[in-house]
Amino acid sequence: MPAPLAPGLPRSSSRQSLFEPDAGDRMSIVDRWVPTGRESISDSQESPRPARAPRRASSYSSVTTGQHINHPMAAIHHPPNPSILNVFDDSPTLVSSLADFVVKAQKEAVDKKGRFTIALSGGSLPKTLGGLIGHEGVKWDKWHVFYVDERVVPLDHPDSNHLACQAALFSKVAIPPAQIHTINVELLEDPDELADEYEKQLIQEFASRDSARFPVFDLILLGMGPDGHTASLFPGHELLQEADRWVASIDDSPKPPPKRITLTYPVINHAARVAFVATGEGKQDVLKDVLDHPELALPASRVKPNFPGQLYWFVDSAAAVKVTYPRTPFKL
Ligand SMILES: O=C1O[C@H](COP(=O)(O)O)[C@@H](O)[C@H](O)[C@H]1O
Repeated sequence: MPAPLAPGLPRSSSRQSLFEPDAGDRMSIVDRWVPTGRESISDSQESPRPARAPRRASSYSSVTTGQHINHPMAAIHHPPNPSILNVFDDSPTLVSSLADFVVKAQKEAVDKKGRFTIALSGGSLPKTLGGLIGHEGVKWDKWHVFYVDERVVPLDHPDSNHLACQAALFSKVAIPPAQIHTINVELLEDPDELADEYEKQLIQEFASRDSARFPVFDLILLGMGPDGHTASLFPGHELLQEADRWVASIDDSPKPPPKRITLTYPVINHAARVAFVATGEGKQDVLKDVLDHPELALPASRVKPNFPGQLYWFVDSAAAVKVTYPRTPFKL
């Protein structure tokens, strides 16, 4: 069955489908949308989904963003790089190594384009970012922060991922508040609108700069739940198939709260670097499933950054105890 037209992708546009998209595929079908110039309002009204935020850049461009080539041919000719598994004996070593890693990514991005784009998760992740506080290499004024996912709650609600990052990190460093992209709390009653508005914030940051079909974050930091979910992408959920939107809403999250918005796989898998952080005994079984049994296709296993993007794992020995996937000694 042909894939449904994405909202905002008119039926008259030439869609150069090379293969059917699947969650985690290196390239989505919309990567190769080329406008014909014949698009009309009535075409877009035929879209099977309600009208949403305007789609991003109107044409594909082989733009380089940092070292990452946002070009479909890169995806076709190169399989994803194998994941790098770094296992740390203790939490302080993990925290300081993670900070060094983030600062290195920041330095490379700032040297190339004068800014650093990063997406942060909630859950247990924010507390692992303490090594950045007082780190001499950090240039907070260059950071442009988005959230990998956010719960549809006020920003001062205990469930807010922003609040968790604010408490663990941002309240303690000199980052310009305007460069931290939070959800628009005026739209809490309408999660779809909220997701669209957040997508617009991403469009402003990325599409106006590089015209790429999907944003290329310099770094995305992910967590992983004991069920293998990452971001707000849960096992068996239809959002695992989302191949068009940059940001989607979910109203039936199995983990409370039920209403959330999340970056989608096309965005996560277009990042230049993605790093999972997973610690503690509670992650032992799922880490084994994700790293040693990718055929289970748990949400975390579907994170496979497009070549030349790179996926890293920062885990402690408690979480890694059952894993046979080869470890790599940490080096910057
Ligand atoms: O609900 C969420 O869970 C994941 C994993 O959380 P963790 O506490 O098990 O690390 C998190 O990455 C995500 O941002 C959050 O919304």
